[in-house]
Amino acid sequence: MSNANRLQSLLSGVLNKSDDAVAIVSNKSVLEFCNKAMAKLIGQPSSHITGRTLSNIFDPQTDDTFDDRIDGDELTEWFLGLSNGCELDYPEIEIDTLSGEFFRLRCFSLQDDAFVIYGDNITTTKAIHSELDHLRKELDFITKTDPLTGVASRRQLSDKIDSQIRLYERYRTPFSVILTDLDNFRAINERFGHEAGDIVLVHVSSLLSDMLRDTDLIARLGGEEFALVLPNTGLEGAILVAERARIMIEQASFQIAVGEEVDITSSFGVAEFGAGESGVESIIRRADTMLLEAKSSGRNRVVPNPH
Ligand SMILES: Nc1nc2c(ncn2[C@@H]2O[C@H](COP(=O)(O)OP(=O)(O)OP(=O)(O)O)[C@@H](O)[C@H]2O)c(=O)[nH]1
Repeated sequence: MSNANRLQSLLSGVLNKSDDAVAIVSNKSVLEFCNKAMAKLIGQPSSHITGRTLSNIFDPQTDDTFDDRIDGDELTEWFLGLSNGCELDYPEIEIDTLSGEFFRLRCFSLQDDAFVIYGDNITTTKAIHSELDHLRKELDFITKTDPLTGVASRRQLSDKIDSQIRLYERYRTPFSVILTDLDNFRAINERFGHEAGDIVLVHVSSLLSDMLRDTDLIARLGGEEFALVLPNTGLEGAILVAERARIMIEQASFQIAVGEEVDITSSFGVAEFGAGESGVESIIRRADTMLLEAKSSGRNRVVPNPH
């Protein structure tokens, strides 16, 4: 065997071991070489396609095209576009095969009389990206949701108030925040146990969620304290909502075990975002001051921050 032949056989041996797909095409558009991965991608044995032109291999009328093995329309179009040679800015495409592999195909000129079609096997990269995407969504859900009640977390509350502040600054769209804290909740935990307390928290948050508009937000601030954000609502409207919520909680019975029910009330502090105010914490602080006042003046009441 001549040195050149030996080298050629070694090179094709190496290329056949590769997971990337490689083909060499002459400037007459004849497939001169294709490794095993490329043959698999095309869906035919390399012996069957080497020596044929791309337009012949990818003739959509030919019944030995690969449509039954991969969704070949896009691939056929791409290869047929190459029949006139590889242009400098020929677009890359990403395709997936029925065996679950992903390739990014591109072509580049090798010499004046040939070009290479290279298919990077990006299956592992894709799998990592998809796993990362999944984890990112999960993390996003975890950071934005209170695990016990499923309502928004403090983080989502901040985002919501932040976007309401931006609307206020641009269009002067009013919005209000209500803070509510269940009264004497410690007594429920102490008398019936922490699990019973959890049941009450879940029930209260679902009552409040059902009562609010889709555009409102309910968040759990921690413990037995919740925040409600009411877009497009001034102080008077927010007082009405808080009063409705107060009565609803006061009138509800919370079943904590079979045949065992408890009654509970809640106190409310209300504040409307105002001119000259800035920052998420400021309106929460004002509503919280009103909530403390509701607690210290006897509980089960709504105290608004005057304009
Ligand atoms: N079950 C349950 N209890 C919680 C949770 N987080 C905080 N708590 C309890 O909530 C109670 C809060 O007690 P306090 O801060 O004294 O408030 P309170 O008893 O509601 O009294 P006032 O707010 O003044 O009416 C404590 O017993 C906490 O242990 C929770 O996730 N689940």
